[in-house]
Amino acid sequence: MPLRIDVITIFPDYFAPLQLSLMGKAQQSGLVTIAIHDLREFTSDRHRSVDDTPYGGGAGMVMTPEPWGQAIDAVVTDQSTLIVPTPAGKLFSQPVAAELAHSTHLIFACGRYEGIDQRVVEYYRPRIDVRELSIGDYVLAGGDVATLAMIEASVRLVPGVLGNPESLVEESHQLPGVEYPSYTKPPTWRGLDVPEVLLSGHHDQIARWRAEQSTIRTTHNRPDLLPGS
Ligand SMILES: COc1ccc2nc(C(=O)O)sc2c1
Repeated sequence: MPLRIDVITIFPDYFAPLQLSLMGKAQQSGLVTIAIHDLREFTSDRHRSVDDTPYGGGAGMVMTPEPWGQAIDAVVTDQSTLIVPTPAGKLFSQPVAAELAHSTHLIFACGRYEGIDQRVVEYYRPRIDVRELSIGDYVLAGGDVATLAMIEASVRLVPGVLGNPESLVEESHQLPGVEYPSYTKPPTWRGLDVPEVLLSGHHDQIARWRAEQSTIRTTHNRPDLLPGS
């Protein structure tokens, strides 16, 4: 059963990259099906409007609930997971990507402006799995880029999508922390040599060196990922 993904957005063109490279191949192979829906197709007024002023005042505009209700109703099943990208959401992570990769049906509701009327989440929460997710501690202009990131991170974990599942095995055995640095040919480039141990053929020494480099990098760049932090 392929993973089905429906993306609802006012900027369908944002998702053209999903036809390229690994994501494109995943669709061609039938492992994943991705459909992009223009929210404005689900409006009923002449101006195809999707937003209005916020109750309670404040800057910006809020996306009205009805077009979202119409659009989600058009694709939802009882197997769906509705994902709403929002700066207020739980942090998306590799474990969450792995969960999504094993879902049956994902619906991404890509908000813009100040977000989507909260009643959309409230309406679907008793009916299906609803997840408000953020990709990081910064604020984008909308949910579209966050959705692209979450789709790519999740779909690459769908069994069969990655040509070489070995790379996933390495990832899953990754020590807590960030990856070691990588090198390839030529052995010397602009006077810079590849670390000698990597050319030695001593696999134990290479593994030790890589573990040390991962720890050094994690300590410097992501001390929050160190064990016990
Ligand atoms: C209005 O919709 C938005 C706006 C900003 C934003 N920023 C996100 C993030 O994950 O950083 S998701 C998201 C959704």
